[in-house]
Amino acid sequence: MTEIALLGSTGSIGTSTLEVLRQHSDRLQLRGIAAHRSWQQLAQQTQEFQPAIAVVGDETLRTEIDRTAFHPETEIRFGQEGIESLAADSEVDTVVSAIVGAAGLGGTWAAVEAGKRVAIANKETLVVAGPIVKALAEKTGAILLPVDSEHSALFQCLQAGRREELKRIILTASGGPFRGWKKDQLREVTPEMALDHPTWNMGPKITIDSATLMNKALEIIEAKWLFDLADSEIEVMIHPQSIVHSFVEFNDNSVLAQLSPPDMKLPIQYALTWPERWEGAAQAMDWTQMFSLEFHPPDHDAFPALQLGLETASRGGTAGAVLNAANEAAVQRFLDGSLRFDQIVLAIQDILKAHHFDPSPDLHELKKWDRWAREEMKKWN
Ligand SMILES: NC(=O)C1=CN([C@@H]2O[C@H](COP(=O)(O)OP(=O)(O)OC[C@H]3O[C@@H](n4cnc5c(N)ncnc54)[C@H](OP(=O)(O)O)[C@@H]3O)[C@@H](O)[C@H]2O)C=CC1
Ligand SMILES: CC(=O)[C@@H](O)[C@H](O)COP(=O)(O)O
Ligand SMILES: [Mn+2]
Repeated sequence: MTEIALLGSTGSIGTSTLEVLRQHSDRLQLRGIAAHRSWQQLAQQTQEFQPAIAVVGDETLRTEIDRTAFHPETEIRFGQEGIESLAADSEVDTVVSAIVGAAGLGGTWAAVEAGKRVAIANKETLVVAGPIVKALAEKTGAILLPVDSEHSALFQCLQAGRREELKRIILTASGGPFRGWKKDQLREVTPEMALDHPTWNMGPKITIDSATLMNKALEIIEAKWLFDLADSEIEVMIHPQSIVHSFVEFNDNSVLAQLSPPDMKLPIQYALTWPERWEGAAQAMDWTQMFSLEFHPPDHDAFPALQLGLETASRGGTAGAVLNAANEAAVQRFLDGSLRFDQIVLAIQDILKAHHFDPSPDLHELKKWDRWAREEMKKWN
């Protein structure tokens, strides 16, 4: 039995992970779950899976929750300390890191520090602190396995060649709901329009990121740190169908791709079972129907997030933490109605310019810049 800790169990990745666990209950066991404020959903999950530990991340709910709603055998913990203690629990083999945003950093860090196998959906951790997370993993023996669909695809394709034979990786992007739109048209975008992703059903923050293409910017940085890539080894192509999840090109110009219908259960399961492949939860391709796959280069003028992602990946240091925090705060302002859609990236650019870049920050400094960028974004006009 593999014992799993699922951080972010009430979210989109969290509930897809639980579907994978339902299908493989003979081999995968839930040791613990964690969420932020959705304690009723968390309580229901304890009734079904009977994990030993459930963590309510928001400490203020300690006196509000109905403890009788939880499975009687489940220990209830609270706060960031609770999340980190679950991630480092000695019975846990694999931690699924699926909290959204930089809020996921603490749990992921604790898992890496404890030398766990970490199925990482929380790309923001790598954007903020990629180099030091990787260095910590090397020290503790933790293994980082990508869950993000593109990075899972790259991870799968990269196994076909040697590092020195790699020419470049090509991340695919759906283009989001505004693919083909020009800069001027993006002024009028409402939260409702931006939350309507054409191919994936995901949590609200990543869905807005997909609409601005900031998701791809974050994925460029995530890929750089996960696979140790040079700037010239990263490309992005628009692929509206989200069936080819990314490409790897080798030095003989052979290009490999990983294909599957857009369903996160496949990369989640692969991160849990690697190096094995199990029959599974995800849908198969339907090869009985004719279908077309399209690819075209991105429109950098309408979607400046991509260029910002490339530049931020190239700079490293504190740039990722500032970009990420400014983006999280900007998405929140857009959803609250105090920032226009086309201002999101402009505001992030300004805040990145204003920060005092440090090429080799520690975790403490990264957290400081994270707080600073959020405050700057609140004031941006
Ligand atoms: N959804 C997808 O298909 C994909 C997602 N990802 C990445 O996976 C991560 C999760 O995304 P997604 O599942 O869409 O997000 P959701 O918004 O659907 O879920 C977020 C989860 O994180 C928890 N959470 C939020 N804030 C905190 C906090 N401060 N402390 C503890 N827990 C918290 C939520 O708990 P609560 O319900 O209590 O608020 C919820 O369980 C993101 O980093 C995203 O970029 C990557 C690829 C695909
Ligand atoms: C499912 C997944 O991995 C998302 O990160 C996805 O990539 C979002 O789609 P976009 O390509 O539109 O950003
Ligand atoms: Mn992705």
